[in-house]
Amino acid sequence: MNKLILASASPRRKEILENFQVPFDIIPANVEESIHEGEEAKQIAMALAFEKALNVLQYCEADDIVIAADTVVYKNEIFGKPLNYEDAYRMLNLLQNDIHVVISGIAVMQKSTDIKIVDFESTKVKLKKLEHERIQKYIESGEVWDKAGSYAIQGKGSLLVDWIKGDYFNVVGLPISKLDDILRKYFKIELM
Ligand SMILES: Cc1cn([C@H]2C[C@H](O)[C@@H](COP(=O)(O)OP(=O)(O)OP(=O)(O)O)O2)c(=O)[nH]c1=O
Repeated sequence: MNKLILASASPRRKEILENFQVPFDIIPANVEESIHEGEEAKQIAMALAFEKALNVLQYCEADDIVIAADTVVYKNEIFGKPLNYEDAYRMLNLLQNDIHVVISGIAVMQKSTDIKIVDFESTKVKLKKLEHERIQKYIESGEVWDKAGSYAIQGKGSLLVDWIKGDYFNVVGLPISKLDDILRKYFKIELM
């Protein structure tokens, strides 16, 4: 089987892929994650996932299959990772008591076949109403910093969530079911 390479420094993406019986290596991508004004969330997530995979492809063997993802949160505007305490507070205050979408772009590519697939998955999340003190307490828990939208559904952020509609793993950062579709269709690889 061709070797899978996860182009990611995210421990969550690694953990999700580790649930399956396929061996893979990790090579973190080195790209500038800039968001351009006016672009749609799904376009940004797909463009960044594509750039990450392309960046890592140069370090791979011709038959290796490179997988990259990028996750953004969207509600009227695009929320990436918080820059500081105020930014995290602003995001959580805007997201609380309402529905937003979490969009992950996913890119899968291989040099030898020149296959380059890019797609996205979207999951709706409703956050509970959060009082000022609760937002403060959550930020102080320390888990918000490297998370798009300033929360982690897999951590203490689970307590902030009212409901979700769609793929949970997409919120955590890797749309695993969509990835399986791509691997089966284009590379004849089964995660099952
Ligand atoms: C909304 C949400 C996001 N996140 C994370 C997933 C992503 O790791 C992160 C968004 O940042 P990304 O830029 O998508 O990824 P990353 O920089 O962590 O890793 P890499 O580019 O090396 O692959 O937010 C959670 O872990 N839980 C959540 O509930």
